[in-house]
Amino acid sequence: MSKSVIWITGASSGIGEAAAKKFSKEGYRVILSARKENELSRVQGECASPEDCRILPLDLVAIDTFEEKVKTALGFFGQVDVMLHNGGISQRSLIKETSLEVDRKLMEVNFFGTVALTKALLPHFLKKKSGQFAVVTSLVGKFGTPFRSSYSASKHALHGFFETLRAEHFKENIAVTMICPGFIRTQVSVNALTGDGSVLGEMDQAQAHGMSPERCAEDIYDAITRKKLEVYIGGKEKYYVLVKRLFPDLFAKLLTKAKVR
Ligand SMILES: NC(=O)c1ccc[n+]([C@@H]2O[C@H](COP(=O)([O-])OP(=O)(O)OC[C@H]3O[C@@H](n4cnc5c(N)ncnc54)[C@H](O)[C@@H]3O)[C@@H](O)[C@H]2O)c1
Repeated sequence: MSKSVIWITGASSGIGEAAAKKFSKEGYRVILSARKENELSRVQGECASPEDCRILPLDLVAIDTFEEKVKTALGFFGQVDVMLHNGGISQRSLIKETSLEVDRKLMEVNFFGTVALTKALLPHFLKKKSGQFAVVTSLVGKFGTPFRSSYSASKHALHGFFETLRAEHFKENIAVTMICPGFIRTQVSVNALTGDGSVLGEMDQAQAHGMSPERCAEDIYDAITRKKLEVYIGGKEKYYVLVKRLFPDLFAKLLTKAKVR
């Protein structure tokens, strides 16, 4: 039986890099995408089976390149079985100090980039009557917190889109796994945009003390291989989803006191 193929965006660092290494270790063939070719080559070289990995540089805002990227991806191994949508950027700024350009940028990268790549790959999944979209959103894809207005909105939007896709294509054997991490020790806050579009360049304390990307990748592997519908990954913060569901008034009050920056 041929090895399964997973295509991972945002594979040049953090969660995506750790996931690429985990899936390679588990015997998957891996297609690594992000913007920086040299970083993708480094990750490929550090995977368990570099010969079963391919790099495919891709910018999530360059949606007009996606048809070609899908053709190239399918040319590598003849198929894609799992698309792990992981690439994205975060934000650290109050709504009142955030320009609309920054709001749009968050949506372009996190939402429209992911949606466009999905639409380009979907015909392949429909043709073979199988495939899985695994989507890294966030706990703030389930609730909003201060300093992350458009980041949170972009991740919420992904839940709406992919829950719909799951329902529309259930009969064609297309699975959707929504992955909602909490605080993971990566450069996500360092790379986050501020209100004027500049890069924050600082490590948040929550991320600095968060779960390791390797542990997160273990949980992602488990969620994907078991075809779970939705998972929450992280420390105590993942229970906020439950608190919101069971005690919405209390949760809204707690959020007004949140010290998240
Ligand atoms: N680290 C956390 O605490 C945390 C929590 C919840 C969700 N997430 C999500 O996890 C995913 C991975 O983030 P991370 O924590 O590993 O941070 P990271 O900054 O290390 O990784 C982000 C990845 O996305 C890629 N990327 C960014 N903009 C891109 C673009 N325009 N085109 C192509 N690739 C692009 C980067 O090159 C990088 O590979 C993101 O979607 C992020 O929102 C992270």
